[in-house]
Amino acid sequence: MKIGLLTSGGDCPGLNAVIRSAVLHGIKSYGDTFLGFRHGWAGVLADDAVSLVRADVKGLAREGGTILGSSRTNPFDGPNGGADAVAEVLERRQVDALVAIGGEGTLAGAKRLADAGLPVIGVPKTIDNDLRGTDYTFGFDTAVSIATDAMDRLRTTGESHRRCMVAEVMGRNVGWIALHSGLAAGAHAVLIPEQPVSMDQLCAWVTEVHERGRSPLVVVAEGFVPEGTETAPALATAADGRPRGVGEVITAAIEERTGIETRNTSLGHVQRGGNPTGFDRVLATRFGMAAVDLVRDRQWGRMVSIQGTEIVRVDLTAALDGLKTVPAERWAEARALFGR
Ligand SMILES: Nc1ncnc2c1ncn2[C@@H]1O[C@H](COP(=O)(O)OP(=O)(O)OP(=O)(O)O)[C@@H](O)[C@H]1O
Ligand SMILES: O=P(O)(O)OC[C@H]1O[C@](O)(CO)[C@@H](O)[C@@H]1O
Ligand SMILES: [Mg+2]
Repeated sequence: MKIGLLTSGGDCPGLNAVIRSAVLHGIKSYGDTFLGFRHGWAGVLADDAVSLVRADVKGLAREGGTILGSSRTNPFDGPNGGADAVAEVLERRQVDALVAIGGEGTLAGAKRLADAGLPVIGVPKTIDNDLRGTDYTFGFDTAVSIATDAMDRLRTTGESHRRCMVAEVMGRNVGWIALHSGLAAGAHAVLIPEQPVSMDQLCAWVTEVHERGRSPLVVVAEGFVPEGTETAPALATAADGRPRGVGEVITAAIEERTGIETRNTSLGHVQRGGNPTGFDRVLATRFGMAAVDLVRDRQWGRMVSIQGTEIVRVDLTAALDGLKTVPAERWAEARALFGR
């Protein structure tokens, strides 16, 4: 078969490992050929694609980013958009199946195309780990490792100066990265979009920790909204809908209310760059191979997923029924260790 691949949405470590394993497995096991569409759905709409042979994927499992490039293009938008236009490109290129590797937005587009009768399957990805229908997405473990390492470093400088250190991590809708990296780094408070926490409560935790001679570490997800504010007027909410600046807002408030010297570090895109961890390489490699098997079985409208330790197949709708948020009990478990 001739299989098209695309990567779409925010990039994440592990995308290249999916491309590599899909190409290797397809070529070695089934004699498939591969075409990579460049920059997500944009490459499909513009018919911008490159053929992928074995040499193109050499050593890719350890490389961050995506050799195909990514974008947040909607395949239904614009004069070249829509299911008919996509079908025309696939036909012209003699592509038998399209593998869309992306988050919930990308997979929503894939689902619509599959519903229109196109041979499309999905591979779930996102550092946010907010996709339903799969226990984990690759990229998350790498982001947590990077954030944890950064927090370990913040703690040593924080302790030297008896400062409160604030670390802002990604997660505009969900707090998985904040929760896991905060737990791993022994944070004294973790603030996530799912759980309201008042400034009074936060400052009480910070003061208690400081009073027992420690340097408080506060982890905040970029999408956290301080209680009592709606979309937090002081925060710059960018045109792309991604909230920015909550770390600075929290830092200023802590310093003003507690008198404890406080510093903010926003980790930003560092969390999405560089080499994937071993866990993410393995998950992405298994997903890529399973995606080729899904194509083989003509499972259009479905995606690969990990449940426990098994790679399984689920309908794309499983990933599209709202985001996988942090359950209240997971946050309560972490909260027991905050403050004094
Ligand atoms: N229902 C939909 N149908 C078609 N396209 C969609 C739909 N919803 C979103 N998209 C398109 O998919 C693009 C990618 O979605 P988004 O930007 O959320 O990234 P993603 O694939 O979810 O990955 P991540 O959120 O992890 O960066 C969106 O920018 C939008 O253009
Ligand atoms: O790279 P961009 O477009 O600024 O998007 C950043 C967003 O993408 C993600 O990294 C992945 O969805 C989010 O954690 C973050 O809010
Ligand atoms: Mg998304």
